[in-house]
Amino acid sequence: MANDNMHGSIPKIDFAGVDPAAAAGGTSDSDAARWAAVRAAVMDALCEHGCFEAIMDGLIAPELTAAVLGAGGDLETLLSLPVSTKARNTSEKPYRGYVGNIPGLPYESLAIVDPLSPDAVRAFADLMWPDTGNTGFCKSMHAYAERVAVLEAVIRRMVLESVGATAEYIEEQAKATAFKLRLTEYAAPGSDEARVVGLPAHRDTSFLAVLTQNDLDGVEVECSRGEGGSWARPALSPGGFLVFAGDTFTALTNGRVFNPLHRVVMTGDKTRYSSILFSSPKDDVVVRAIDEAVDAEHPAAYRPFEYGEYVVFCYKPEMLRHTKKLEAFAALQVDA
Ligand SMILES: O=C(O)CCC(=O)C(=O)O
Ligand SMILES: [Fe+2]
Repeated sequence: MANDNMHGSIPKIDFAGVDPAAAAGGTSDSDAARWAAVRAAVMDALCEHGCFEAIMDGLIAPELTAAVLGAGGDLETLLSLPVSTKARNTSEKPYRGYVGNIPGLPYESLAIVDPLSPDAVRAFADLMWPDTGNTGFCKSMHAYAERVAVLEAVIRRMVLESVGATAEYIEEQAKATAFKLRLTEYAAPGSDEARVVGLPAHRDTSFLAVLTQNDLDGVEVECSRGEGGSWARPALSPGGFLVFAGDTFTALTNGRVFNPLHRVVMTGDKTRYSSILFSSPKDDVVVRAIDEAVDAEHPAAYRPFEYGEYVVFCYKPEMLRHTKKLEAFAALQVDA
């Protein structure tokens, strides 16, 4: 870590004027022009950095953010439950349930699979609070996931349009997409001098990850392609979102979109909470590059693969610290 160049930065993109409800950016010329301008900025950011900060004022009411991420809010309440309770959040699939108690890692995290379904959120809350079901948690957490999903859908559509996907493809792709909400607490090291790794460097397997936090930074991201690239520690604006592209988006776009390494490094004496909405293919979906992204100039870079099989591969013990899992699993040509 000592040799990393920490002076990089990632772009900040303001989505003001982008109408998420309009399929291709609205009907008026000015809406369409705004959509196209933001889409170009999103595509540039994801191709070059694989990460950017998004601002979408008005997307989430400040009261809702406070209820979820603020002091005494839903994340704090959830993460302060006994470990034996949190450990009921299990899954047959790796990284879709409770993760914690890892020696030396100040990381504790739970996952709500399918958080856009009120029933799935309720089932999760019933496990955590069997006596009450915590209806307040269900209401705010589901509403929060829905709002973040609006931004995720805009970004995913912008990228697919940029690589030339048809409207039919975009519609089918949306149906084949699954969501997961990961809610995490990072304990503070208690001193400004200490830099404690909260989550080791990794690339996400997902399409996209949209992160919010309790006003405490901690994410560090390899912010440009290439070995020895520079790292950034973005200072997220209040109400801002950190967006990451994952392996599957790289595969879908035939390598256009970059999937950056990122990690969490904690300093200081304040506990950090993060909420991340992940989008990914459903497990049985075969991930293959969009036809329009493959041509003589851009030969196919990855073989088609089933997403669920890829996730199992990534969580094999010997693969956990591997930093180029997508290449190891599916590359068709040697990485130049
Ligand atoms: O919680 C964070 O800030 C980042 C976590 C992360 O990168 C992940 O869960 O994949
Ligand atoms: Fe991640």
